[in-house]
Amino acid sequence: MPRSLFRTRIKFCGLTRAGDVRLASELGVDAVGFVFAQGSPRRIHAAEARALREALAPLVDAVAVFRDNSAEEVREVVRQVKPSLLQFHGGEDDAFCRRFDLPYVKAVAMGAGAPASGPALLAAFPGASAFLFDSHGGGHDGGSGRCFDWSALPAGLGRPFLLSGGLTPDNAHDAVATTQPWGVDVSSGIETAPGLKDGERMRAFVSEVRRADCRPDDDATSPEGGAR
Ligand SMILES: O=C(O)c1ccccc1NCC(=O)[C@H](O)[C@H](O)COP(=O)(O)O
Repeated sequence: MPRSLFRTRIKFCGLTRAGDVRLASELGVDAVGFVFAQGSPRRIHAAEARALREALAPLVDAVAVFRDNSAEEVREVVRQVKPSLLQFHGGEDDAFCRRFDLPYVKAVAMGAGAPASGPALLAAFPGASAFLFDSHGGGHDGGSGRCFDWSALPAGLGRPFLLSGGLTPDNAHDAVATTQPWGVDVSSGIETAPGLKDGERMRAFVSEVRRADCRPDDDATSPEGGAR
């Protein structure tokens, strides 16, 4: 597809307040993430996420984010929140991720150096709808606000990917222009404190991603729509 027609998808992650969910929808964000990982400062419970989901506009996805949660916990979230997508940030394998009959995104740890090759990731997670490259690993958690070396992104993935980890309004344009992802995922970079999003930073982030998308003279194509 010509880059001039391509729109980078945006996911805001770790939302905990209905007002932030409403503003994300108004800004045209494609998805919001609710974090259920134990120990996360952004962790909410299924009943809270269910209430937040009601603040979400139509055509905006709710993503449930897990890290080594039990199958019972995942099932309870699926039952109460009705997410359209699951995101797994821990040591879950493909069989576990597929158990819930919903599309899933597998987060790949870039914090401990270069990951497996693209084909090896796809072989390990053939059921993944997409991969999300984040800065966790090597002692760092998701939602850390840390960048990783974008040149270490694996090629030959054969699936769309989301770029994550330390994105902010200041680096969003470069991140999109450099890596041409299917989508971007941000948490700390649009916050005043963990879980509390900042309206101006949310606006600025979307605006910078759209600025990177808006390159009408660029007839370069996006291979497989953001797949590597
Ligand atoms: O956000 C968390 O606290 C979190 C904790 C444990 C596992 C995953 C978590 N977040 C997942 C996300 O998708 C974040 O948006 C992603 O890690 C990027 O975060 P940031 O670097 O702060 O933008």
